[in-house]
Amino acid sequence: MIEAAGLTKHYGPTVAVDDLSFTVEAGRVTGFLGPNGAGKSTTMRMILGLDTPNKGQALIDGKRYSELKRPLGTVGALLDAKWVHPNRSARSHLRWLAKSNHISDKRVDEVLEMVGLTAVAKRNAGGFSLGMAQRLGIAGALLGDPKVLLFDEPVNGLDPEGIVWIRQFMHRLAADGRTVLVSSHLLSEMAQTAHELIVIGKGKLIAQTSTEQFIKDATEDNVRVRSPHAVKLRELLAGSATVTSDEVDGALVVHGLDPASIGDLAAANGIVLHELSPQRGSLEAAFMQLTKESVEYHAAES
Ligand SMILES: Nc1ncnc2c1ncn2[C@@H]1O[C@H](COP(=O)(O)OP(=O)(O)OP(=O)(O)O)[C@@H](O)[C@H]1O
Repeated sequence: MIEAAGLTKHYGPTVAVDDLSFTVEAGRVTGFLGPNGAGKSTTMRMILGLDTPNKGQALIDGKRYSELKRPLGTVGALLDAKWVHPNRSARSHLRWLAKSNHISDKRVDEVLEMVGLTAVAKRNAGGFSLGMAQRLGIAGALLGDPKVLLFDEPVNGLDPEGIVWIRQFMHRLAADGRTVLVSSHLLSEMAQTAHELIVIGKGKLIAQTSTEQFIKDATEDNVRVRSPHAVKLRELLAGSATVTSDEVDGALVVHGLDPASIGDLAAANGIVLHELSPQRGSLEAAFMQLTKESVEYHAAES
């Protein structure tokens, strides 16, 4: 479990993280979301003891990072996949990390296997693709078999296969009972990966909620209906105070009634339907709306 309480970090006049409090539970993947510059990396660095907060604290299983007896055995992190000596092989990079933490070579081979790098373990990491480098970084994070894992933008620059692999891997780690915190600025990706979301903007907490609830709150469902008797159908729908309909591109867009009820109403009144399709609001649009005030750099309106 990770607990942040009142975390605050200033860099000169910039307030990177502003009185931020949240909890990250074990057994689930928690997405850490926010636009560029929102303070995600700074928060992760403070959790890992790489940056000192001006105020507040971050605890991992009840302790500050500096108080952990076996840091690598408690928390693993992937912050920068390219943080590896280019002329070292994947295996020797991990062995070097393992040695300084009293971890066996056997464990190095285990984590290489877990991330699917056994066949290329002797190749120089400098020649690795971004996807392979991300896998190597994840292997490093897993060396000490930690219960808590932090990944900073792990799917950045990956191809679709790499993204699916990381997503499934995170789910397995959470299913093992680990605490998994993953940062991203892409809501659509996180919506598929995370069970829980922590959303920040300009260093402040905007929301902490389950992904399911976030989607429910952020998107409005409606139903598109096409019918040669649209006028009559619209009159019938207007009979209910909770239902509204608009005409968009020659179709009716109905709010407040599910497709089955619309179909029943039409059938009961002998109305022919040519289309009856549920529509989902765009999650990405909802996220942009939510974080609009917090975006550091806006493109000029054209
Ligand atoms: N070492 C530093 N010195 C000065 N300012 C910094 C430093 N690190 C971060 N910042 C500033 O703090 C703010 C938060 O940055 P941070 O990298 O934590 O955001 P982020 O959410 O991880 O963004 P991104 O998605 O772009 O990586 C930004 O305004 C950034 O410019």
